[in-house]
Amino acid sequence: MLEKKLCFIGAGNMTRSIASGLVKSGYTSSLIHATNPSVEKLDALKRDLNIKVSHDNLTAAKDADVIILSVKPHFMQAVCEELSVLDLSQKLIITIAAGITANRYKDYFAQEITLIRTMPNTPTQIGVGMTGLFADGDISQEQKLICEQLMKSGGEVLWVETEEELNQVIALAGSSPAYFFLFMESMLAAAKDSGLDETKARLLVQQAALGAAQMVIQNPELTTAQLRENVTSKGGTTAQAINAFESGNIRGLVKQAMDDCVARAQEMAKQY
Ligand SMILES: NC(=O)C1=CN([C@@H]2O[C@H](COP(=O)(O)OP(=O)(O)OC[C@H]3O[C@@H](n4cnc5c(N)ncnc54)[C@H](O)[C@@H]3O)[C@@H](O)[C@H]2O)C=CC1
Ligand SMILES: O=C(O)[C@@H]1CCC=N1
Repeated sequence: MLEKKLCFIGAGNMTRSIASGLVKSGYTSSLIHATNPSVEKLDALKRDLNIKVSHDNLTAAKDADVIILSVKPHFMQAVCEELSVLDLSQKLIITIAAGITANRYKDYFAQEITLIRTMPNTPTQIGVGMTGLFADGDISQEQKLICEQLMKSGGEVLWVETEEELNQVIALAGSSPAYFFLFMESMLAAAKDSGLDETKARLLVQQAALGAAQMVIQNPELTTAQLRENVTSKGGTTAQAINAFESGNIRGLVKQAMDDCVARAQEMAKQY
């Protein structure tokens, strides 16, 4: 891997996920710097990953080859404006924020920047993440490779051609771990209502979820509909369960949720 000096601005959930993936895959931890206002998150990162930490965004960014903007969208403008006093011409800027468009970053920094927008997800932390990548404008193959390699340490990557497509990545992968957690959460609540021991229920649910995902991955020639039908015996138990989901319009609900997710990203693009 091309090892560059990295600086994560914001040391929350996603910085932890991405930095963990990097360190686990052998990236030199002393080349990774994370900044944050609160000391607790920095102490935990230092302890767990042995990376450099500080409160000083400007010094950390000045020293880095690659700046990874990892704050919540409503803090992004302030962070970019703070960093805009630096000469950023030789730096690669990667953002992981949802919604904010490449053009907005250009406004915030008020100088020429080399920017790649990315959309990772939390499973990046354990090496099974999914990250969408969008290169804004004229970006060299080397810079694309640097970004791709960084994100690949956390799982799969997929380049997209437009920022609209990146919004689809949010709905399908960035936000979607939460949909699957909600589904499992609902199954566990139902099991609890039925009086099943929580530890037993969690083992059953997590292994079924893992197995279902692996079945999809390992049978690329089968549609997900076919895989579902293979479980569903005519007149059997699964048919009853699926019938309950279909009667509750699960497909319409999922479509609504994903449309709302994209709509929120589009709204954020106007808001920030
Ligand atoms: N959580 C997720 O599953 C995903 C989040 N994202 C994006 O990642 C970004 C970060 O999200 P999380 O890590 O979940 O948020 P988080 O809230 O866990 O972490 C952000 C951190 O930035 C710090 N921060 C705020 N202002 C700062 C400043 N001026 N300088 C330095 N640090 C500052 C906060 O104290 C916080 O610790 C967001 O923009 C979000 O859209 C993208 C993909 C998935
Ligand atoms: O909820 C959010 O806005 C972020 C983006 C994708 C996952 N979390």
